[in-house]
Amino acid sequence: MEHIELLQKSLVVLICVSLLWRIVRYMWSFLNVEKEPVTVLVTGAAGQIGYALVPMIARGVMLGPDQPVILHLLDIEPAAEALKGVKMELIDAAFPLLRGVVATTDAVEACKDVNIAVMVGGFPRKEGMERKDVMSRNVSIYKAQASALEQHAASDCKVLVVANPANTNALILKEFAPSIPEKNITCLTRLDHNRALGQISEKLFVHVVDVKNVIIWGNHSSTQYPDVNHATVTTCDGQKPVRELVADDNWLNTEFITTVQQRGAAIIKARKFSSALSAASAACDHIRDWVLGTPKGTWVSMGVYSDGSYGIQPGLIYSFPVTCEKGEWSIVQGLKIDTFSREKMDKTAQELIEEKTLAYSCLN
Ligand SMILES: NC(=O)c1ccc[n+]([C@@H]2O[C@H](COP(=O)([O-])OP(=O)(O)OC[C@H]3O[C@@H](n4cnc5c(N)ncnc54)[C@H](O)[C@@H]3O)[C@@H](O)[C@H]2O)c1
Ligand SMILES: O=C(O)C[C@H](O)C(=O)O
Repeated sequence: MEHIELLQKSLVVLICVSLLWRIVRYMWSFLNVEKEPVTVLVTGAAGQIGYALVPMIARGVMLGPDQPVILHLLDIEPAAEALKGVKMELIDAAFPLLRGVVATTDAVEACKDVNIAVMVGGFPRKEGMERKDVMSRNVSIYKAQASALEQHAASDCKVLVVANPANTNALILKEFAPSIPEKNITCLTRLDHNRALGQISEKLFVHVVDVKNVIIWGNHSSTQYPDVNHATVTTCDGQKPVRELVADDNWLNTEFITTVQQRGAAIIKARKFSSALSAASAACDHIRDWVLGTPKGTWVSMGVYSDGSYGIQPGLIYSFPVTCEKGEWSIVQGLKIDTFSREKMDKTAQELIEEKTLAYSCLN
């Protein structure tokens, strides 16, 4: 008799638990509504980086595997047919997160309501062209696109400039789009940051994910300063300084720096085209960390407007170590800077000051 009662009670409990589980699952299905799509603009989308970048965005590499996206692709008239082809391929790839594609040569249509703008479009240096000619073409493009973004993008749009000269294009965009908060305009130096991580990982035969907190200071050019003074490697004995593990200051202060500074040129020499897959991947890393946050204890390098930190002229777009939280970046403060680093940080800042003067002279 007692056994039957116990069995009955257990059965009731089981039924109750199962019912409760169904109710929770039912309610969860209501709570678990799909996120609103984020609209991402890619300019120069018919180019090399564009071709590598747009599938990454559509696959969730940039904004996460549960974030639907709408892609706005902009290029210029001579590339209109190629751009159409990119759109066709995006449709053919049937990306589950992709909720729409606008391919256009009209900057106003392209910028409409965009939440994130990745500015890859620009005029590449051609044989026989002077630096001033390239600068002149590109700053005019960035001045015009600043207005289109300012007037038509979402008010909290985050902008990443990839096209060279990346820092100065971003500076022009910032200065000619005064209503976009300056915190929302950045340029890509994450590729240089990743290159520095890659070089250390190769040198030490460690996984690249175990290397962190290198810094790229300054310009995305050959004057940039890749700094490992605060970088560490995760080992089975805890975090170890890169300098201690490499145990070769001469290599770190010479070959390592020039390899990272010249890596873009080395890739152009090898491929006959500039880096594309690594640049696209770095652009995804930049936006992902900016939007979703940097891991605890880790910083990354971003070209951001200088607030005077580390004695860098305020207003320049300069690459600093930053951490990101809740969609905002902050410059890592209080790092000790030795004389060797100071000199290199000032040299690349000086180049940016000269580029700014040149850019303004092109606009006059
Ligand atoms: N910051 C970095 O780390 C980094 C790395 C690699 C390359 N880059 C730079 O990125 C840029 C793009 O490189 P790429 O290899 O894709 O070049 P690409 O020449 O293959 O593509 C550039 C595209 O921009 C388009 N374009 C030109 N003017 C435009 C305008 N006004 N509006 C919209 N689109 C326009 C072109 O038609 C072309 O399709 C270059 O300036 C390159 O130097 C930067
Ligand atoms: O396009 C270039 O000049 C090189 C590019 O910026 C790179 O770093 O790979």
